[in-house]
Amino acid sequence: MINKDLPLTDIHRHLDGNIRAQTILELGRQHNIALPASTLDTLRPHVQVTSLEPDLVSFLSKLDWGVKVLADLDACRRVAYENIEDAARNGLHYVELRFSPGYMAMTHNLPVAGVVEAVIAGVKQGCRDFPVQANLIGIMSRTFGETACEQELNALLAHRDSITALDLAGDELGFPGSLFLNHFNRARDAGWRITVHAGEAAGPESIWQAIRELGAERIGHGVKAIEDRALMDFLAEQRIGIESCLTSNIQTSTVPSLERHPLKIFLEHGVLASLNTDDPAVQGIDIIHEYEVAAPAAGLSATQIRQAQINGLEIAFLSAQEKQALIEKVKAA
Ligand SMILES: O=c1[nH]cnc2c1ncn2[C@@H]1O[C@H](CO)[C@@H](O)[C@H]1O
Ligand SMILES: [Zn+2]
Repeated sequence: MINKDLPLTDIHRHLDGNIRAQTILELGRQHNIALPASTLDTLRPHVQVTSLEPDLVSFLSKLDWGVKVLADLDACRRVAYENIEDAARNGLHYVELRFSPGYMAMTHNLPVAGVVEAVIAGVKQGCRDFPVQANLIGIMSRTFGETACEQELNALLAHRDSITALDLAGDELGFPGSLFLNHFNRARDAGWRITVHAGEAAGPESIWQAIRELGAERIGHGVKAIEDRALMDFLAEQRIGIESCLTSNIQTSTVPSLERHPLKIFLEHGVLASLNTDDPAVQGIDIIHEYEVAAPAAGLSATQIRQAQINGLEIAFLSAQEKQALIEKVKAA
């Protein structure tokens, strides 16, 4: 159950994993891009997970059609704007949208810094038109290697004041965090907050590495922390937030079933774990589903769901004053 007296946040949501199927169709037509299907119903299996994927990398290929239709910067601006519209429709008060500018730029050779600029513009316009607050997290897609990630980082740094944090996503097994020490040194020098996808495909050592070597203050997924008691203690003591994405972890076959998901144990252990979506359009879910269906199926009590909702704001990349302002706004509504 969503607690209506508390701000509702989604702090792990990929903007480029949340492109509407209808928009993929329209952009495909507009730019004469051959799509695998020409109606919404027939396109859906190509752009949405319809059954379990065998692993993370197979799951990630479902995002590809969304970025293949980004033929110009206006398309990037459009999908960013629609992300804000969708967040508001879902009743989110605050959303952290993350995106990989190099991945978005790749198919049509768009200028990477131009993609960053277009996404910022779309989000800003969205926040003027809809009642939702947003921050942007830059992603480096590790799947394409260190040099490509450096290009993404440079493009993001060109707009550093409009970006709140840096993340590393993609193929965790093929491209370990140890390849990206320099990148994260530069991000911390820029004053950015740090969150890293870790302990999703790889084990607890990947989470330790993200915290100790990359400076992660939050961890995306972090499901494998459950295998390391010392790490669980460390996460709780150091107040390192976990961005849980329940349905995503089932669809990537990271966790065999919701009943076996470790989120409940994280919360019992005092870890600041929160409920989030990941790639809602690709997954065919929204934040409401995660609270109303997935969280109860993962065994969370009403009190634990409330705690997860509190944690989402607690670990958000906002100042204490901004968090307080959100709490008061929701109370007054
Ligand atoms: O669940 C996930 N785990 C790891 N990487 C992901 C996940 N969802 C999306 N991306 C990755 O994030 C970038 C786009 O924002 C892409 O690199 C995509 O593969
Ligand atoms: Zn993610």
